[in-house]
Parts: sequence; C-alpha cells; structure tokens
Amino acid sequence: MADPVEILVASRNAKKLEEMQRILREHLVEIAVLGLDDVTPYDEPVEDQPTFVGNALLKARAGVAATGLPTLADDSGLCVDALNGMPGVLSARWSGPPKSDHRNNELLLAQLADVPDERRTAYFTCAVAVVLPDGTEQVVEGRMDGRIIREVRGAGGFGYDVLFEADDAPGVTTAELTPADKDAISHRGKALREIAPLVADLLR
Ligand SMILES: O=P(O)(O)OP(=O)(O)OP(=O)(O)OC[C@H]1O[C@@H](n2cnc3c(O)ncnc32)[C@H](O)[C@@H]1O
Ligand SMILES: [Mg+2]
Repeated sequence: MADPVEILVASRNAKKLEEMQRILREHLVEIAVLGLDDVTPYDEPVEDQPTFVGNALLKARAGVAATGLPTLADDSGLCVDALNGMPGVLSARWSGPPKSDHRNNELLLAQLADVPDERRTAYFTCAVAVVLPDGTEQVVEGRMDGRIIREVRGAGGFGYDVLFEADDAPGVTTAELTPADKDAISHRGKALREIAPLVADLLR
C-alpha cells in the first residue's frame, strides 16, 4: 500500500494542535497529520500581520517553505466588544512575554471589571490557511459568539476558555465542555470542517 499523504499543522500551541489534529483526523481519514515536533525545526515567522488571515498565511507559507509539505496554520483570538475588538490578533501575548494564559485572563478580568453583564459580549475567531508546495493557497474563517464571565471556571480547553460562555452552550464555559462539544460549536471546529474537504480535493 502507498504511504499516506502527509500534511503539516504548523502550531506551537500544544492544546490548539491537539484540537486541530483531532478535528482534521476525523475529516481527513487517509492523510497523516503531522505537528511541528514531527519535522526538522525551522525559523518560525514573527506573527506581525494586522489580520488573522494574514498571520495564518504567514505561518502556513513558512511551513511549506521549510518542509516542502502541504501546511495548515491557524491564527485565532478573542475579540471583546467593550475593548473595541481587543485583544484580537494580540490574544496570545496580550499581557506580555513570556506567553501566559493565566496572566492574559487576569488582564481580561481587570480590563472588564467595570463593564456590566449586558456589555460583556465577545467572540472567538479563527483563520485557517492551507498552502501547498505548488503555491496554491486557501483560507477560511470561523467564529463563536459569547460573553466574558467574572471568574475563571473549568479545566478543559486553553487560553481564554475559562472566562468564555458561548451563546450555543449557555451556563458553562468552553473550558467546561467536552472536547467534542467544544469542537461542535467552536470557531476552530467551524473553520476546519469547512477547509477539510478543500484540502482533500487539493491533495487528490
Ligand atoms: O501561533 P501558534 O503557534 O499556532 O500558537 P498561538 O497560541 O500563538 O496561537 P495564535 O497566535 O493563533 O494566538 C491565539 C491565542 O488566542 C487565544 N485563543 C484562540 N483560540 C482559543 C480557544 O479556542 N480557546 C481559548 N483561547 C483561544 C489563546 O490565547 C491563543 O494563545
Ligand atoms: Mg501565535
């Protein structure tokens, strides 16, 4: 039997990578989904673009240039209405280096301390880009609407999940959902389920 086609998922975030591999493996059954730890290390780009789409393309292009493998990358973040869309593309490193989910969540609570419940709306967004060695590029986006609560709750997920209640799963944070329940409603789940058939077609 021929070796399976390989794709690289270029993320340094172990929890995000786990979500991506879980969703992709379900939808791309005959494709081997590798992570950055499965390939020779390369210089990863600085995520300096003003948009999620721009950063996702940057990460995917760098992966394909370094490895020669079709590469998928996710750039995602939390956009809070009362903060004019911040932290947005800066979500991962909002509270400064070294990257810390805990400090980011403390900062979010502090920034929203005086914001009343009805104005604590926010959404997660995710751009997923796939780039092939022949230069073909595709990008899709997914979104999950919800609100920011006042105390962290839950042990699942990552990042700001402990402070986010999705409109599609009210009363619990996305850190309290099972992995499958988060994938079913998440920005990342939506984007990856949309791009998976495109990837399958491109690799055929
Ligand atoms: O760039 P890579 O290496 O993929 O990993 P990263 O963590 O730096 O990823 P991003 O640059 O895309 O930043 C995304 C940040 O947005 C937040 N975020 C994105 N998706 C999330 C989710 O599903 N749940 C909670 N927080 C999320 C979280 O703080 C992430 O670190
Ligand atoms: Mg990043």
